[in-house]
Amino acid sequence: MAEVIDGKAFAEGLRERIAVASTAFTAAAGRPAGLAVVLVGEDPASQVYVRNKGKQTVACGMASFEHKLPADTTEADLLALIAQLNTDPAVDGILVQLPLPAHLNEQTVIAAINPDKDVDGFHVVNVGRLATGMPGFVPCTPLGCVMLLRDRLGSLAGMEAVVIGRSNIVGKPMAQLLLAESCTVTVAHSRTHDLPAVVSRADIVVAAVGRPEMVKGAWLKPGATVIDVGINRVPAAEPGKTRLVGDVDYASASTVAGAITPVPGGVGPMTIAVLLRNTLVAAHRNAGVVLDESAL
Ligand SMILES: Nc1nc(=O)c2c([nH]1)NC[C@@H]1CN(c3ccc(C(=O)N[C@@H](CCC(=O)O)C(=O)O)cc3)C=[N+]21
Repeated sequence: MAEVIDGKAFAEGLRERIAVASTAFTAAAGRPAGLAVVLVGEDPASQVYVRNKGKQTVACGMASFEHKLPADTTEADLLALIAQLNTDPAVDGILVQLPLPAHLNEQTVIAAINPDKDVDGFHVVNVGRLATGMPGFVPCTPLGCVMLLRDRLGSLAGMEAVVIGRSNIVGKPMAQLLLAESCTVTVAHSRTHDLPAVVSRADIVVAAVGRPEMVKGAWLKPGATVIDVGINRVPAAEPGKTRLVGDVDYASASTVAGAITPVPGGVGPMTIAVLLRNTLVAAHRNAGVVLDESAL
C-alpha cells in the first residue's frame, strides 16, 4: 500500500515556521505583514475559503483585510479598490478570489494588481518571471505540490513527471516548477491520445483536471508518487449528502503508487499555507527586511 502524504500535517508545520518568521518581521519592520483578500459575490464555498484564509493569516501573526463586495460590483469599482490596495503600505499581498462573476474580466482584474503584491502569482509579470527563472511569486497550489514532492523524494532531477491539466493556475505553473527542478515534464490534457500510456511512464503524477476519480491505479507505474490536486464534490452514499474526492481514484491508485496525497488533507491545506508564505516573503521585499527563505 502507498504511503499517505500528509499535506495537512506538513501545512501545520509550515504555518508554525511562518508564525516565527512573522513575529520577527513585525519586530524588524514595526508593523505586521498584511494580506488583503477580495471576494465578489456570495458563493458559499468561496466564503468558507476566505474565512479560513483570514483565520490562518491572523493565527500566523499577520494582518488580514477582508473586502466583501456585492455580486453586481462594477469592474470600475473593483479596479478602484485594487488601486487603493496597491498603494496601501499596510497591505503586502492582494488576493482576488476566483472565479469572479461573469460580468468581470479576470485578466483585466489580475493585470491591475501590483505584481509585487500578487501573492497568487497570477499576474503575467509573475508568470514570465517563473518561466524565465527570475524571483517573483509562484502560484500557491503548484508550489505546495513541489514542497510535498521535495520533502518525500529529495532531488527531483531526471525524474519523469506527468502533469494532467493545463490551467493557468495549476497545470502550466506546475510544469514550469517541475522543469525548474530538472524533471522531464509532460503536460497531458483532454486532447491527449492514450492518457494511460502517458501516465504509465511517470515517476511523478500531478492530477489537476477537475474530473472526479479519473486517474486509475492500473495506469500508474508501480511506486510512482501521486499528487492529487482535484477537489470535487460528489453525491455521497447517504441521500442528499456530498463527499469530497480528488481527480485520482484513490482506492485503486493507493495499491500501486509508492506515495499519494489524500483528498481532503493533501494539497488543499498546502495552498493556504503557501499563500501565507508568499505574503510574508512579499512583506520582507516591500519593507526591505532580509528573510532567510530556507527557514520556511
Ligand atoms: N485567487 C484565488 N486563489 C486561490 O488560491 C483560490 C481561489 N482564488 N479560488 C478558489 C480556490 C480553491 N482554493 C482552496 C484552498 C484551500 C483548500 C483546502 O484547504 N481544502 C481542504 C478542505 C476542503 C473542504 O473540506 O472543503 C482539503 O483539501 O483538505 C481548498 C481549495 C484556493 N483557491
